[in-house]
Amino acid sequence: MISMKIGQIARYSRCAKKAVKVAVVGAAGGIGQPLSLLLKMSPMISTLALHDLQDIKGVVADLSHICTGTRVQAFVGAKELQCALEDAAIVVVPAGLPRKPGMNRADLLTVNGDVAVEVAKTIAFVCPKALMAFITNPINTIIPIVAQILKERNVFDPNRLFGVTTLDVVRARTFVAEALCIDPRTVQIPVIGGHAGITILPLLSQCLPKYTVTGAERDKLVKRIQDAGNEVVEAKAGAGSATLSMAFAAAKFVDCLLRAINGEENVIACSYVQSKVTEAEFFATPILLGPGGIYKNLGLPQLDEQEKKAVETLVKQLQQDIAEGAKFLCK
Ligand SMILES: NC(=O)C1=CN([C@@H]2O[C@H](COP(=O)(O)OP(=O)(O)OC[C@H]3O[C@@H](n4cnc5c(N)ncnc54)[C@H](O)[C@@H]3O)[C@@H](O)[C@H]2O)C=CC1
Ligand SMILES: O=C([O-])CC(=O)C(=O)O
Repeated sequence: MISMKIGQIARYSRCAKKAVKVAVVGAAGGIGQPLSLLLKMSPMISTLALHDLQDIKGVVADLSHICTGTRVQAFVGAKELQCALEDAAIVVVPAGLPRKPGMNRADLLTVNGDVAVEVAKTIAFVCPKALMAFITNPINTIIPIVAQILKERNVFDPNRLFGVTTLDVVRARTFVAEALCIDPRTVQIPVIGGHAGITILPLLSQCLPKYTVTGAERDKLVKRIQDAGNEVVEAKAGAGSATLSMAFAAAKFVDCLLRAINGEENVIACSYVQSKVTEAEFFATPILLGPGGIYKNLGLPQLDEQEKKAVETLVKQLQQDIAEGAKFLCK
């Protein structure tokens, strides 16, 4: 029985044409641990390099007993970040402080801006060709900061830098499914813009299956999706923000990157990237992924009148959030 299962795992591991190294920076944290568990189950990952400032050896010992083909390695402290990132095809970054009740995501910039700068500098030096998926908040400002650090080192490839906004899509699918009394896995809905408050714009007009909701009911649903992060922060009452749902969302996004690296076609995911779609220099839209990251930005989906107005307003907010990145780097 046991040997049959091992055989099955070995066959499963061989399914991926190309299994690659993935590094997780901030892997000991609330998101990092469950995310690492989910990634350990991917046959498309040959090595999982787990890095944190905190000791992560216990987490790695624990994960290493799971009978999948992915090798897990521990890297502890700033000095070991370089080794962790060597030859990584994908770097996922959930490093940094989470919110407490009463804070907004922008309040995290002072601390998390420094974290992102340090990580970006090391990526620029060690693995600038990796696909980079940043989770660290405030996403709207962190991604422009990382882009600037990479630009200053002449290694910026806009196709390879992603702000992870998948949790907004995950929530939109769940809440719409609740309203329709259907399985959330059958719901498709793009979420565009950014990842804070009104910059999160779920496009209910594009929802599949069709969900015709109007007036106050629609406004309430949009607001619930926009404020879902607060819902978790308040429920956790000082113990942090979304971790398990975020780990699920990040694992889904990394899976999309891995499938694209493996040559799968038609892999599409919403993500916050450098963009020419609106006047905001960074903007989340559906992205067609390929082995080199963004294959094609699919741009703005069709919008109804209410969504067009919401985009106009959110672009202004995003421009301010993006400008905060430049201010941060000037300090
Ligand atoms: N993009 C999104 O949708 C979401 C983003 N987040 C953000 O993700 C981040 C992490 O959240 P949690 O895991 O809950 O926090 P956490 O505090 O539980 O874990 C963060 C981990 O990062 C580590 N860390 C800090 N600085 C580091 C550095 N320079 N190098 C390596 N590791 C470092 C810490 O030691 C800690 O283990 C927060 O900024 C949070 O706001 C959270 C939920 C959703
Ligand atoms: O709300 C937070 O601070 C964490 C987050 O980004 C989310 O849950 O969407």
